[in-house]
Amino acid sequence: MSAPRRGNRRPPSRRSRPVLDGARLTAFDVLDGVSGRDAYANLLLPQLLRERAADLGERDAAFATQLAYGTLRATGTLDAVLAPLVSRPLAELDPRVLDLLRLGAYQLLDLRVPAHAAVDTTVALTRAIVGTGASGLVNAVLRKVAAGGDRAAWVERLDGDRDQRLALVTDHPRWIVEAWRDALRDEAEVEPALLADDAAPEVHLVARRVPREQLAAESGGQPGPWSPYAVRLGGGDPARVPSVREGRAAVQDEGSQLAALLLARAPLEGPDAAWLDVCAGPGGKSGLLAAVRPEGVRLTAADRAPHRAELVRQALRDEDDVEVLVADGRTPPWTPGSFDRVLLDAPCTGLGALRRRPEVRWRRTADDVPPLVELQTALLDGALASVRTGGVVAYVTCSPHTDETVAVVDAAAARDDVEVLPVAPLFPEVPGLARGDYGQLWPHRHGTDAMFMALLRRTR
Ligand SMILES: C[S@@+](CC[C@H](N)C(=O)[O-])C[C@H]1O[C@@H](n2cnc3c(N)ncnc32)[C@H](O)[C@@H]1O
Repeated sequence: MSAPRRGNRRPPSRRSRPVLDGARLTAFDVLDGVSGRDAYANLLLPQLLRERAADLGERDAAFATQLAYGTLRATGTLDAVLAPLVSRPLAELDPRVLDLLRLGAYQLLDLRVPAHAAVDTTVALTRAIVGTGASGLVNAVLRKVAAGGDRAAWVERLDGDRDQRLALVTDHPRWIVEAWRDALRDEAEVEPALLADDAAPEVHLVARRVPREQLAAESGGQPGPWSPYAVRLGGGDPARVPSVREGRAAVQDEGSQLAALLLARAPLEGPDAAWLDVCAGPGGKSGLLAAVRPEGVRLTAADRAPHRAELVRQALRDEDDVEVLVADGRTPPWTPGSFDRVLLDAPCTGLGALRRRPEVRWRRTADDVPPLVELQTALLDGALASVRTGGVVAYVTCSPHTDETVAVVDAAAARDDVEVLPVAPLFPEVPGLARGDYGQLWPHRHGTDAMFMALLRRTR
């Protein structure tokens, strides 16, 4: 069901095309960039909207966004509907034709755009972009999609087992449905969780160097329910908020804020003067740690990738007593035991932040997990070596997948010089957070990304 990989890279779509429905053309160009050039929709779409601002009004821009993101999220379901209606395997179609079929089918299944409008506009796009021959195929297939009813009717007809149905209803590949079920351990929550993961996320701001009330007033947002630094924006462009423009606030999911606060709130005996963020790029959590650390704490922020470390440097440019390093957390260059608190926000599959990048769910595969687990395990070893006896390590991922969360931390906790500190008691204001002694946020429970958090102490 995943988007076929294309061997032949195509050049970016040309602008020299007949005048077409601007929103649909823009959505197609995003799909084409994602499938043909491995572009990221969340980067490509804003760029296209900026370039075409003179032609697209606000309504068209909003419709283009809905079409592009919605079609990308629904790719698996759309392909399941389209596959039996096309005589060849979908992977053998001209990729542009497949993208056009998905775009048309999405309008029919999910937006309930009247059949004549969805079909006619897609056929016109196909004729202009691919040619008349292809437009006949698109016309015939989309008419069959329209005749089959909306998404619910199609899902009913496609049938399949429990996980297949959930995959189709919630726009997730089956292996991710299974991973979320395994992490949730409550069947009744699986569908609501995956549906919440299929909705566009609210923008959250973090008030780093500005009172939160002031940020809320400036932005027209509401204080977030969990983090004392969070403001949830109802809408609007965060870049227009003065405190964001001037670096006193930033865009940051409220779940990520709690992950940084976990490190700051961890109980600690003895000295508390040296904090380390070992996978810091691009600097979101380091920025909050720098703002909330007590007077006299020195923050070291590291990342293996030089360009990511540079982003951290920019994020921390106005902070005193910080050091930014390019370093591999598996083989730390600093003296062992030199930090009191260490945050390890490990590289992961990102299965808990799929809301932000609509196409990523179809790019990731279950095969991505084992090499990440190996990296996470080595990084956690490095983090535990970096902290002094009695010091704490917070292990965080933006994924709830059991292999890269509970299993990695359980393995480290089995060492005889490590103990687990329960997470939930540090956040009494956040209900439904405990995952055993660890913490797990969920979009359907908390309105955040599905962040996992664990706290370990070095006992000797
Ligand atoms: C999940 S991101 C961190 C996000 C960051 N904490 C924030 O809040 O903005 C993981 C980071 O780990 C870095 N990374 C990957 N492998 C690493 C390694 N072996 N040592 C240090 N950093 C690594 C990646 O470059 C990436 O920037």
